[in-house]
Amino acid sequence: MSSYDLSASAAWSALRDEHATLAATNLRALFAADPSRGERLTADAGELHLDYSKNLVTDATIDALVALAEEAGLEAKIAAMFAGERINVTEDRAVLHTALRLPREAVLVVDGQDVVADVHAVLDSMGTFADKVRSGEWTGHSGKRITTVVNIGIGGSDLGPVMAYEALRDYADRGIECRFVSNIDPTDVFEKVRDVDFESTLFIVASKTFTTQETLTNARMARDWLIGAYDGDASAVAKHFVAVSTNAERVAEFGIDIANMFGFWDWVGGRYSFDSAVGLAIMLSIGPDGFAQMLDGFHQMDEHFRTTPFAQNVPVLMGLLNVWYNNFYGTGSHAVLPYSQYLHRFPAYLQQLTMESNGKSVHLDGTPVGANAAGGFAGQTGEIFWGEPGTNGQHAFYQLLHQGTKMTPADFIGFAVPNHDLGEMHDLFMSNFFAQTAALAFGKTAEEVAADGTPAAIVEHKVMPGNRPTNTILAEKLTPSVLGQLVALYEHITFTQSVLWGINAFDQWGVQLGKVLADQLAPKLSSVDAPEADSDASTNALITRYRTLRGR
Ligand SMILES: O=P(O)(O)OC[C@H]1O[C@](O)(CO)[C@@H](O)[C@@H]1O
Repeated sequence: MSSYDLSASAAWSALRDEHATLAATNLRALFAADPSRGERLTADAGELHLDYSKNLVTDATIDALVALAEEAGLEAKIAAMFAGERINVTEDRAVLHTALRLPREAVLVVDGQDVVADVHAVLDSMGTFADKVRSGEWTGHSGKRITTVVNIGIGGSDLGPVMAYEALRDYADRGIECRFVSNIDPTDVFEKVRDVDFESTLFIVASKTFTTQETLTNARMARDWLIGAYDGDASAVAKHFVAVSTNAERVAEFGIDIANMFGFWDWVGGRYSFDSAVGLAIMLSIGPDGFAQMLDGFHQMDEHFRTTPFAQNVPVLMGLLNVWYNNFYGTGSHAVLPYSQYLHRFPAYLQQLTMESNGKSVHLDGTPVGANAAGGFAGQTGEIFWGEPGTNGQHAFYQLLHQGTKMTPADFIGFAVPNHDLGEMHDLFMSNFFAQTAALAFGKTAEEVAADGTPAAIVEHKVMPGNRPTNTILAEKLTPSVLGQLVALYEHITFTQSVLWGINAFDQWGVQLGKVLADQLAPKLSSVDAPEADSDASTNALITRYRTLRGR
């Protein structure tokens, strides 16, 4: 049995017993039995208040989950990550996104190097650059002020920046519009640059490796477009292109002066990177002070995660609850429902963070997950994360959350003070936020439906089963700091789950094969002289059809 398999532990069997006990009760009964439940089953981290009382748990469940975390050695694993140990074993790397938000006076020496000094040196040069662009001192080649920033990147070099840019629009310099090109679908770059004034546009080419096909193809396209617009004057690139990367050699090869490159390090995973130089577009938008506030928010959550006992530790509790549903109820998917239009890209951002991290089926030592697990859902890892902002989701997929046959745990995220009030609108909005978790938890029985005067034939259709678990995260207001706290919260939830499952949350080998095959197939698509497709029968037939449709 793998040492990472916890299903033979005493804590696991306690949880199995809890699962059986809870099957005989429901949230209505649990709340009726304990009037203080709604105040007791809560925890606070920074400015985030977590109410986890509407989960299918008792105090004994939480105790057993905490015991499971202890069994997994979570405390030592957290310490190892923060200390810069090489916990990304398959890439032999430290995992130090938490160092990106350490305050200037901190010291963290890894391999003889103070990484905090390195981090702040880059932050300072980003700040100097951002101030110059924002003040108009840095202009385009022809002397015009920069009013459009186009970030070219994909995955971690796109999702974080675009999510945070959208989330913090209210803190932005509205004179600078940021756009984000990610997809290699040519329509993406076409639509994003078709109406910009080239003389006022700054391109950020963001790629950790600077080898990513999508990003380099889009960046070449943008560079050619810019040079063309300047009548072939390639010297214009210097004032219109900057790079964010760990790979100075490739940046120089591409033709961007490395004086205009903002670096980071191999110990920052792509999906954990938007608080590094990858967030340059965010800094250009909200300014260096706003960016510093965001980093401070991240750091507050880091400190909470690092130092708080598990039973009050918000990321640990939420990670354990996810394990609970995934491994004992077999839920498989998890909804994240921000009640903030500014957070409309937050679920998409979380998809990479959580699914690229925990979509794994071997343990750290290479043994298959679940090979010897205790049956049921014991051998399951990463859930499918998804979501949309409320209330839009209510009018789309909430029907399934309320009455479908699948149980989907959900996180509801809301704010007391709106960025814009507009009369009573925010209270109406938030009444939906509170109503949904209550409806999901407590439902409506057949007797209650009938008592409304519903015809007997319709009663069963209107019954709301309830007993559907949710977390509520409530904060005062969406600020740069609160956004940092929220993102760090989910980073640490993800890490907690990976430790419980004994998997590596920091590699992503599963994305490689598709990239290699695409490179092999590309020449077979592209010209009339292309070689015949020589893959499997399905792929060959599809490529033949594609070539016909393309007139090749
Ligand atoms: O920043 P890069 O090196 O261009 O990589 C982009 C993305 O590609 C991946 O490596 C895999 O899709 C992600 O992990 C990463 O965020």
